[in-house]
Amino acid sequence: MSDRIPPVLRPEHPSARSLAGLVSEFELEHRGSLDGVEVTGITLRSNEVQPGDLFVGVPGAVAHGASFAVDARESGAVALLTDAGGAELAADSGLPVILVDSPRAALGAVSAWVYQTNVHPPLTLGVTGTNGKTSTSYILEGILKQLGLVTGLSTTAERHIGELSVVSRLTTPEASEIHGLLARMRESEVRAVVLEVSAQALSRNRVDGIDFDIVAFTNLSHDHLDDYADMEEYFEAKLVFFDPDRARRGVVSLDSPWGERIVSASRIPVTTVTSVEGADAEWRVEILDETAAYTSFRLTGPENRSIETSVPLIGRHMAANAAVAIVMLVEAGFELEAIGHAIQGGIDAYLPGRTERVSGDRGPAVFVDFGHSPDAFLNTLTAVRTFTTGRVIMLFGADGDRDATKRHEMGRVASEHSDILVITDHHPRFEDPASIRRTLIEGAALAEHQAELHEVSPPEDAIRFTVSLAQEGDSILWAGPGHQDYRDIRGVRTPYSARALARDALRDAGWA
Ligand SMILES: CC(=O)N[C@H]1[C@@H](OP(=O)(O)OP(=O)(O)OC[C@H]2O[C@@H](n3ccc(=O)[nH]c3=O)[C@H](O)[C@@H]2O)O[C@H](CO)[C@@H](O)[C@@H]1O[C@H](C)C(=O)N[C@@H](C)C(=O)N[C@H](CCC(=O)O)C(=O)O
Ligand SMILES: Nc1ncnc2c1ncn2[C@@H]1O[C@H](COP(=O)(O)OP(=O)(O)OP(=O)(O)O)[C@@H](O)[C@H]1O
Repeated sequence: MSDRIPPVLRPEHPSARSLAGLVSEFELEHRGSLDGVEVTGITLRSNEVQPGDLFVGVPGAVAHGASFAVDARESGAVALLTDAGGAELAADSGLPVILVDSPRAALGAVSAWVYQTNVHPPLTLGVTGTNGKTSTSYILEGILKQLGLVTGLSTTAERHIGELSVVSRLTTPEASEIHGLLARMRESEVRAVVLEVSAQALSRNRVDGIDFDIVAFTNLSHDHLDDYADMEEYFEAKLVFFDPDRARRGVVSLDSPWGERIVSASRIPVTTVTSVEGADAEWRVEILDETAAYTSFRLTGPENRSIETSVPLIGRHMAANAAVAIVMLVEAGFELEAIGHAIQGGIDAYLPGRTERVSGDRGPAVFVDFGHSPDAFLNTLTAVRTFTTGRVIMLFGADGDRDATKRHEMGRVASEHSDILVITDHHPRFEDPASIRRTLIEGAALAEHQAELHEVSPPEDAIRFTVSLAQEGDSILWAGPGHQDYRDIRGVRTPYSARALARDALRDAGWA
């Protein structure tokens, strides 16, 4: 059993900043003396406080952060920033207190001030959308490297600073963490930063205090309706990215109908891109070849200028993601021809757990994927079908304690587009895994095309069973776990790697 928490990256040589300066800069109220108090960092988690930190007490769904002020002080926090309720809770902490109406809303600007991240920032690119954020971000990083830049990256899977890589916790870190990360990137002379931005991050002030040069919207489809009342509210959460307070210019994919809505409502200038045949956009993607190893495409923009390249990933949706990345760089000021030259031999990007092929030359092709929405299933299954000469076999389970309203549709799409469907478990969290499987099976029954259906639990057994069904020419798509190295079972992170399990199953079946 494990409760491994990935590390948080911060500057190694932070500058000390006078708290009195913060109070006068933002005209804040305070209690207790700030004379000589200097801060070198900022955090909203008491268990991550480092000596010299400003601890920010945020009221949360479970607790008020300020109630941990004593712990924070014992770990070396020098002051507390919180709201009036938090100040009451922390009255005995002995820390000087800076008062704000909303600590979460203040966190971005204050973190930018502490780490001075708005002084000579690097080129800053942000990607949002339901699916494709991580993929587009990795592809952007890959192209920027091929253009010769030192890059930084923050995604659901990993955070990168040049060649340094750590596993991520949240998709988009809290503002204090993200500004610390940006400051650490500056120490490594990073020239271009790519940030994956979730709807939750936009709703919860996590990217406040960051001036994005270019932001992109990939698509919107059913997901996260546990966090948002309906699709309209989910859309509104993404739309706020397209505002002059956040970004200079935008790139919008018209591949989902919500793209047009972003274009109409955007408050910054945007350009458009589509991979849908016959659709109208300023930039158009034409698929040249789809194989089990790569997808090649032509991207044509204004004045019919075009480039041809490929992504080492399967499916037209990955070419669409790559096109969004290229257009973002054009909008950022790179010449299309220079980009085309840098990637003429193909885009060099390795995406952990995004339709990642884990099989070798013999036996079935096996892909491990992070897809966990009906639209992601549709796109990846369609891609797999394109080059599969035998049967398409799908294995998946659904997240517990997350949007349950998408489960029927996940089951339906999976059955509709596969020949054999194996339903298993994913992260049950505090839900009963058998009941999650039942809902998925109900969904599968709604499909017009019924795949041969199996139910196998736990996933360790399910992948072995699935491989035992497969033959040369077949493809297996295992959707859900992607890059992740644990399963959340009743709040405990149990070590688990779908990629390793799939490789083991293939080896034991004699396909290694
Ligand atoms: C719903 C949501 O976003 N919740 C976030 C929120 O939790 P919360 O309001 O429940 O916090 P809380 O537990 O009440 O604690 C309040 C405050 O006290 C602090 N605290 C708490 C305990 C303690 O001992 N010491 C301490 O300082 C906490 O750090 C926090 O600042 O603040 C916490 C502290 O930063 C986050 O870890 C937590 O994210 C949770 C883990 C989460 O799962 N978020 C998901 C929904 C999320 O944000 N997902 C998106 C998108 C993913 C996707 O695209 O699929 C993402 O960007 O990751
Ligand atoms: N443009 C796209 N359209 C539809 N589906 C996509 C697209 N790009 C990727 N996918 C599918 O969605 C899955 C998740 O992709 P990716 O991790 O890039 O998305 P994400 O937006 O970062 O997801 P998350 O919000 O869960 O981190 C992929 O593994 C693939 O199945």
